Amino acid sequence: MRLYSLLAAAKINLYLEIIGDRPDGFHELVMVMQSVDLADRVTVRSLGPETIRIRCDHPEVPTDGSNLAYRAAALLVEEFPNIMAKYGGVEITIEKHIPVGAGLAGGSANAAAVLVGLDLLWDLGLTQLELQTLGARLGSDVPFSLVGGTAIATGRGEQLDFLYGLDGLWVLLAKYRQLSVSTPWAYQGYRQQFSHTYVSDDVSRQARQARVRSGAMVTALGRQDGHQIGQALQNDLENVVLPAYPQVDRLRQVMAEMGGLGTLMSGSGPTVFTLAATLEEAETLKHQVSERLADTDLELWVARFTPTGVRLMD
Ligand SMILES: C[C@](O)(CO)[C@H](O)COP(=O)(O)OP(=O)(O)OC[C@H]1O[C@@H](n2ccc(N)nc2=O)[C@H](O)[C@@H]1O
Ligand SMILES: Nc1ncnc2c1ncn2[C@@H]1O[C@H](COP(=O)(O)OP(=O)(O)OP(=O)(O)O)[C@@H](O)[C@H]1O
Repeated sequence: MRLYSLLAAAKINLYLEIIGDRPDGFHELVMVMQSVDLADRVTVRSLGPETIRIRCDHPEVPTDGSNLAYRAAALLVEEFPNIMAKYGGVEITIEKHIPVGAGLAGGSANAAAVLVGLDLLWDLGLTQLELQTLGARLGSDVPFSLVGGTAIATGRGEQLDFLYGLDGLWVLLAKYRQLSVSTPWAYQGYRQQFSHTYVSDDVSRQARQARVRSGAMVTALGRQDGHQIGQALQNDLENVVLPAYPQVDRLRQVMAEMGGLGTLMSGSGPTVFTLAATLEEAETLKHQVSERLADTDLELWVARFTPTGVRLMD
């Protein structure tokens, strides 16, 4: 029986600027994305019956056709209609370590791993560009999740320019256990409240201006300067999520007060992260934050910037 096991890394957004509405209902973005080594383990294994089966150890993750990993496999079957007649079906096992609905692209990472795993299992020989194009059909974060590392993402998040990253940086991630935030809700909220702030209706002009504003982050990454990276952190979705979720706002305040290089909410939240120069600093911050918020149901992780998205395990 053939099988492939892959590690699928979470991401954080070091910079997320919303620059306009798009005709397709999505938003035009300029982001800086960073992979961290908090990763799910995804295994694809051939199966006798011509079917897609999902197994996952996390009770909140669906195992039906709504799972993004299932949708990734279904997309390949749609593109290669005779593939299951030749190879049989597939069982996809997801060992969850990335928190669910957290703004860390866990589902996208799983979908990316399935694309890479099935490319190998089914001998498809897809190019990186083909994988990226298929990934973009599954979700805006999937193309980045495939490659990982550090990248500027534009368009709806699927157009990527990879940067020389800063692999040594550490990050403390914190999330309330029972809390998740809907990504469509966050973007719709932004559109309702802040579309009047878009600098112009000309999206390409907006994109140029936003690129200039995100320049401080890109320069900081180029200089490998953790302090400057911390100062350049920005996420427009905080303007919608923090007022609606006071406990996340409070968590962000507490984490920022504790020190570190800088604090931000990731993606559409509710995970908040603080950057740290060393493992010791990250562990100290973890200890301080959990003491300060001891009366809450907080989960904390220390992770490290990593240069890979999906990685095949030995
Ligand atoms: C918040 C981020 O995680 C930051 O990296 C991403 O922008 C969201 O990426 P994602 O979860 O892969 O998003 P998708 O599955 O493509 O879209 C989910 C929903 O988010 C909203 N959405 C997403 C991306 C984008 N550029 N504009 C949007 O308005 C849309 O309502 C969409 O229906
Ligand atoms: N493979 C999967 N892993 C986790 N959640 C999944 C998966 N497939 C579908 N889902 C559903 O998608 C929802 C969002 O999950 P996910 O963990 O990907 O959110 P997220 O980290 O906020 O994503 P993003 O940062 O891309 O917006 C979950 O509540 C879950 O019901």
